[in-house]
Amino acid sequence: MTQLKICGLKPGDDLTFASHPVVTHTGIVFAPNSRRYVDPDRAADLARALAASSTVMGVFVDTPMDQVLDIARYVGLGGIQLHGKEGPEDCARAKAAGYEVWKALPAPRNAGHTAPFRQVLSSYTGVVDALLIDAPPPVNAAAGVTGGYGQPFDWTHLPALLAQPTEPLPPIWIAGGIRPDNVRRLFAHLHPAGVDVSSGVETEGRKSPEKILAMIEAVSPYA
Ligand SMILES: O=C(O)c1ccccc1N[C@@H]1O[C@H](COP(=O)(O)O)[C@@H](O)[C@H]1O
Repeated sequence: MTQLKICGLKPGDDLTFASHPVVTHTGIVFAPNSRRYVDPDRAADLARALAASSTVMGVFVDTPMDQVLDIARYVGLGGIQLHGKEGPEDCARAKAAGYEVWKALPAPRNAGHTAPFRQVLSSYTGVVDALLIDAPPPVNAAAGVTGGYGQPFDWTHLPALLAQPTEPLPPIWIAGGIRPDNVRRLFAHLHPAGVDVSSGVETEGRKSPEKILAMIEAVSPYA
């Protein structure tokens, strides 16, 4: 059963997709350097419109936790998605405040780093609601850009990474350059708890209702 999150929504986007049952989560970005950043006042209106049918996640990168929780409360977020250097203690604090909590971690570039990466994943067991394995930053990433690169990573290592017979992991979501035309290839390697998409459902920097619909259709047989 794979769920779908559509992230990087902005005021003015067509939100009709959000009532589709496959779309369980939506996201608003609060990383100041992101071209998808939405200020909390405008985000509050957006979150109100989305919250009827999805869990609205706020995406943060190394924002002090007091500020994350203030924004989450003000905007009316349902969840907090942490993409920076936040560790299990930060996640536990967000969880204790009553939010669904996801920790995003960049996939190892090298298959040989699978075992240490799995140990990092395990350190969040019992702390977060989901782990989001995202693409590592591209070598040519623009200065200050901290996520939403639109580039997939090598999915072939995922089965080995997630099949080790040690302690159970939180539900695993996958992000990073997932598009309507490549998501089935991801499913050939892994049926994750969910897929989180942003760049892959955009045209010229704005969410595309056609691409979102194509993504919903691609994920629906696995949902
Ligand atoms: O979307 C952003 O601008 C962003 C900024 C900072 C951290 C995370 C961000 N987005 C998240 O990154 C992944 C992958 O996105 P993409 O599909 O490759 O564009 C996803 O979880 C977004 O929510």
